[in-house]
Amino acid sequence: MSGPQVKICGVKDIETALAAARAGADFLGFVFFRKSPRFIQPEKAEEIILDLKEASFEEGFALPKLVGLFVDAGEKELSEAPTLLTHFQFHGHESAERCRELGEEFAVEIIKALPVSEPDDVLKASEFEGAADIILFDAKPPPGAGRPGGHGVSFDWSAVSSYEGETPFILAGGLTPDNVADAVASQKDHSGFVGVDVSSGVEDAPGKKSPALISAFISSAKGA
Ligand SMILES: O=C(O)c1ccccc1NCC(=O)[C@H](O)[C@H](O)COP(=O)(O)O
Repeated sequence: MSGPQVKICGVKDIETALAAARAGADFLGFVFFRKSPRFIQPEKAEEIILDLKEASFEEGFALPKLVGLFVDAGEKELSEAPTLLTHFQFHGHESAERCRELGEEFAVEIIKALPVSEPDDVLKASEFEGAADIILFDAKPPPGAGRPGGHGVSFDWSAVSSYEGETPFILAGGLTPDNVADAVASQKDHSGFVGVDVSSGVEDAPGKKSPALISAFISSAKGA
């Protein structure tokens, strides 16, 4: 299956990890932010990753890239993360310099999330050229929200057309199996577009992923 890369965010159990990987997910995200309904203890994430790795050898599916999500995390929290993570995704106030330093220190690629509601918001991405490997353009959280992502709210995808940076980007925020093909089509002429990310849109309830919705989302995204 080709097409854009797909990131399934908020994995909390092996069933979800297996469903996503078998359906062709390119990235799996583990949320290490305690106030999230998708929070997972690092030790549990490590267990899932090891089981998934074993299944990938046995069944022959590709092991997705493994992403840890953090919000202004300190050194201790980052060092407790599973060692097999390939990416750190930052949703807080991490500066470009800190992204660069942490990428080198932990030998991971960096995804920097930037909240967007209007075209000017994407200009902030220029600060992260050479510091982040991927930019994740996400919807701004609703006023008063207790966490920076995973709210199932969308933004006007055309806002991203003003992005002219070199760093590839992933589109996120309110994507679902029903709208992801339109989201992908909206970016098809943008050379920086590499993928889509989803959390709420493949859940039956906050933090409860649906294997059927994950499969439908990946088919729609990659078939678009
Ligand atoms: O999902 C969370 O609970 C979360 C908590 C803290 C920081 C980031 C979080 N999610 C970030 C993501 O990458 C989501 O997939 C992204 O915001 C899109 O979410 P959704 O609109 O629910 O698909």
